[in-house]
Amino acid sequence: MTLSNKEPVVAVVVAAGSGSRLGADLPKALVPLEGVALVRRAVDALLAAGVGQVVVTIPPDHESGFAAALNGTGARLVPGGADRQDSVRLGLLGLDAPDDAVALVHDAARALVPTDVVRRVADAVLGGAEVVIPVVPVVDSIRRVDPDGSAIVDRSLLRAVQTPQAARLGALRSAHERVLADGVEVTDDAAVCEHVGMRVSLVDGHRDAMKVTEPVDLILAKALLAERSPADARRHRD
Ligand SMILES: Nc1ccn([C@@H]2O[C@H](COP(=O)(O)OP(=O)(O)OP(=O)(O)O)[C@@H](O)[C@H]2O)c(=O)n1
Ligand SMILES: C[C@](O)(CO)[C@H](O)COP(=O)(O)O
Repeated sequence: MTLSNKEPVVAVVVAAGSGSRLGADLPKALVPLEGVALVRRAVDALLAAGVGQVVVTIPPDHESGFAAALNGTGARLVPGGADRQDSVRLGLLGLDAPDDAVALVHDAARALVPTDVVRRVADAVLGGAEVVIPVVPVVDSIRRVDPDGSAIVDRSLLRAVQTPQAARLGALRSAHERVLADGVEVTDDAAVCEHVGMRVSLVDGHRDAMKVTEPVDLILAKALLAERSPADARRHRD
């Protein structure tokens, strides 16, 4: 464990999405993976890495389900927004920590994030980086398309972006308020911070921090879990 005890490290777990691409009959964050809700696995990973406070954004009308899933974690539940960006902004407002606390923003859908990734991201901010994101190489060949055709893109220059993403809490809150005021819509917190001129640093992510998005991702997540901990997978098997 390398997270400093002197500087608070806090987190928002965004879990207010419906999971329309997954198509389950309950919010994606509550979908069980070997008997344990995705959001619970995500929160447990952050706590295991040494995060001291967690706020979870939740969708309307599901408070009791989230309270049950997160029972005993100490996570605070706050209503999420209409999109991920707004949920992050609202979650950051729910944190009770000084402006210089290291704030992580993590997708509940990346339930299997390894603790090493969480620590790498937090440690990089503690070490002086402004904004830190975990990334992995792109494995497919990539083409840019436009109405006139398509062109190959050099994939060695590309990285896929994961979470948690981190910055100092005060700076992250200000950046989110600014993109809201400017009417800017982006897909992650790094882009929010770049909008206000902050510099983004990259650290290594991990395959296991994949985002559960479509039904096949649940099958993959189960396989990753079994590889990581066969005993845990057996214990929760339906
Ligand atoms: N209004 C929203 C939308 C998304 N999220 C969260 O942001 C993360 C990443 O979003 P994604 O995986 O796209 O989740 P959904 O928006 O639920 O998925 P879909 O687009 O398939 O509906 C998820 O943990 C999701 O719960 C959120 O907190 N609030
Ligand atoms: C934040 C994120 O997980 C980084 O890859 C991603 O941008 C979320 O995108 P989504 O379309 O809202 O899942």
